[in-house]
Amino acid sequence: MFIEPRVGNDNHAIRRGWIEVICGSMFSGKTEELIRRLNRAKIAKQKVEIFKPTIDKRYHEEDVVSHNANAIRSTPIDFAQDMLLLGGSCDVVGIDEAQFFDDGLAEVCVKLANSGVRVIAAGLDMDYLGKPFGPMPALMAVAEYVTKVHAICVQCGDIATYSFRNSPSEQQVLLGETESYEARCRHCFQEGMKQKR
Ligand SMILES: Nc1ncnc2c1ncn2[C@@H]1O[C@H](COP(=O)(O)OP(=O)(O)O)[C@@H](O)[C@H]1O
Ligand SMILES: Cc1cn([C@H]2C[C@H](O)[C@@H](COP(=O)(O)O)O2)c(=O)[nH]c1=O
Ligand SMILES: [Zn+2]
Repeated sequence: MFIEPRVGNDNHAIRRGWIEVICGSMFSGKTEELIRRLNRAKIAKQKVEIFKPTIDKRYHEEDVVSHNANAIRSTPIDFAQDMLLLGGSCDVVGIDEAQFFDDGLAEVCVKLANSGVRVIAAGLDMDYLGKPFGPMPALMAVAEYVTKVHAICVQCGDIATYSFRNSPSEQQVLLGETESYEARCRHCFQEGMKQKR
């Protein structure tokens, strides 16, 4: 999906960039899907670079790791701008935990795509309050392809689109996994929020 380069009259690949966003709640398979697409690009012998925000060191300093332990080597960076220098010569740039990047992320991805890079960014579309998270809405607006993946609600087994926080913290950024968060459907998320009040 998506990776076949277009071929011009002289049979050479035309280098055209675009932006793909993979979004959803926690545990919805964003990282798995990102790794799957990046591995396919690697099989196609494309030059791939993967970035994640330095803040996310839950499993590993450098690897991007999914909840079911799939992993791919990445470069932790502090600012979205750093991708221009490090990713400009790549065929494909992958970004995990995109929600933690600064507001410059969408502009950086547009610059990369305009220069011929395929950009694939995975991130939470909503925070623990169900509000849009960081640079994700702006990024989704400029993307050619947006894929929303779904987890399973741990309360009722329905499709989950929310990340419910089982902790009193009210900071937007709180790194964690199942000890602090549950994937929940709209109904069970609302019920949980009512009980918190
Ligand atoms: N509630 C859940 N719904 C779906 N998958 C879950 C759930 N809890 C744990 N998982 C596991 O998480 C994996 C997805 O992990 P990952 O790709 O890291 O998700 P994300 O990056 O969206 O948080 C699934 O394949 C499954 O093994
Ligand atoms: C909802 C929410 C999540 N976080 C943190 C928790 C995790 O460390 C990451 C999300 O990781 P995943 O790969 O999507 O499972 O984000 C947060 O800081 N604030 C939130 O509101
Ligand atoms: Zn539910």
